Amino acid sequence: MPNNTYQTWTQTGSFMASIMFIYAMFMRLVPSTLQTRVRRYTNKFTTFLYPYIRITFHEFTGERLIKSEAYAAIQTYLSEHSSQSATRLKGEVVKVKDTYNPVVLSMDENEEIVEEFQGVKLWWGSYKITPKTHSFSVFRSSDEKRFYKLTFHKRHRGLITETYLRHVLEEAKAIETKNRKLKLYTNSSTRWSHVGFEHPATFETLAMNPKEKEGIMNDLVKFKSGKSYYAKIGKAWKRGYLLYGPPGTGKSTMIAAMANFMNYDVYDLELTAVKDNSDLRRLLINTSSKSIIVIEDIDCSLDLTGQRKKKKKKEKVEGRERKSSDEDDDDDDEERGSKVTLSGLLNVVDGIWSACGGERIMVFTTNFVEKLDAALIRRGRMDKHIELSYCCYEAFKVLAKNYLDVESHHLFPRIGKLLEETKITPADVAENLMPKSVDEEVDTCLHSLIQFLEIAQRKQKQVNAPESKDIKHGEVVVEENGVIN
Ligand SMILES: Nc1ncnc2c1ncn2[C@@H]1O[C@H](COP(=O)(O)OP(=O)(O)OP(=O)(O)O)[C@@H](O)[C@H]1O
Ligand SMILES: [Mg+2]
Repeated sequence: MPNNTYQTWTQTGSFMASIMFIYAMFMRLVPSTLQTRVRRYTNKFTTFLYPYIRITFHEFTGERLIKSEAYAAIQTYLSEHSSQSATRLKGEVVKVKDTYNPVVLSMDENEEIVEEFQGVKLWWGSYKITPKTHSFSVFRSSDEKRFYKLTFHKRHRGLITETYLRHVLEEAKAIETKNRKLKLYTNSSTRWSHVGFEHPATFETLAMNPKEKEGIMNDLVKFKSGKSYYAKIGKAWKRGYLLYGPPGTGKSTMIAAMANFMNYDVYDLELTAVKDNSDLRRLLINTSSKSIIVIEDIDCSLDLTGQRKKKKKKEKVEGRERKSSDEDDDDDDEERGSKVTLSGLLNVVDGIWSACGGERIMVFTTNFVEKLDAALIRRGRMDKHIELSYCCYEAFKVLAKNYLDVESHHLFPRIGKLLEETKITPADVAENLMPKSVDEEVDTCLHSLIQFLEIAQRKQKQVNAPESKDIKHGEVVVEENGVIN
């Protein structure tokens, strides 16, 4: 602030303080019966002298100190609009995709800017009240109260409180969408914590049948733009996807591709860390819209059918009668330390609670779809069932393009034929296609894949052959570094 302006403000401040002091003394002399009337006239007089309205927006609201959405929106809005006019700004350097972008976060405390909206002048100020404390701390005091103050002439009350503030909120939303950085959340029993989501998978790099891929992408686009449609049919704006298939077929990769495609945050829900159904509900309420809630390996997270436990018990106590289901539940709780039940999960996925927030996708993954309870995967809960299976020729072509940058090669037909006859996951194909040294050629990688496919084919033929009675059903064939032994 220039020197003469500073002096003017100081003088005005002390003048106002003197007036206030005289006013307080005067009010003491006025009989109490007349005080209300005097106050009314004083208010009218001060409004005449100072015809401005001030609105404050505090950082925290409510008894439980919830961060005010209005404050956050104004902060975002002012971060864009104050950078031109304010002289003191708080800045932060943010890393986006390996490049550092200097991002001005907001106006510094006690800074003011002037804005013009539809020819009307208004003032924004950013302030902080620090309670007086005798102890010294280098950390930010939790009692600090920050707020923005908006000042404008009372003549424009309607325009500012309705049109302008709506404009601020809408613009803040647009800025947030533009600068959005995805987050990956993980849970304890009651809380979410997050890190930045930086998985590079996209639908372009996802290896699968192109027609199926296009179908999934269309489904997602339809969901994203379906707000009014879901409202019209009276359905909560959410969609469930069940991804199933053997390990290494791209279920987790597809979730990452979905998040990048939709620009949604990911909530990776670890059910075993959740104490009970009410904590599960609390976690769900605290997820934001535009998000994907993921439960990986759902069959391992909960005893969803009772069959797994039954099996274990059978192993433990051969021949003993099965206990009643209530007793079973109690035992399960003790063993896993979580009281989340199937019905609790069903309610969260498609019950009254599932409608909170809207615009959410829920994804379950499993290697054993047949083990899941029918109620859990019925349409409405898991609307779209997607099987991710062994690598087909089309999927191989995507991987070859990703890993080796080749779209055609004389070895492709041979690989295509082998893939038709052999069950091998995209993860194994990817591993074999990845060059193992800087100067490894395309030919070498493709030959290595062919060799791997031939060995896998021989092994699979052996397993399926009737004379190979020595290999019992379900026996694990040990693989090391992508090569079957
Ligand atoms: N369809 C695919 N497209 C591209 N890459 C894939 C695909 N499937 C697997 N991969 C590669 O293999 C690795 C393992 O895949 P991913 O973790 O997605 O498998 P998954 O199906 O989730 O396995 P699990 O059932 O064990 O969790 C990934 O890092 C990815 O690079
Ligand atoms: Mg996975």
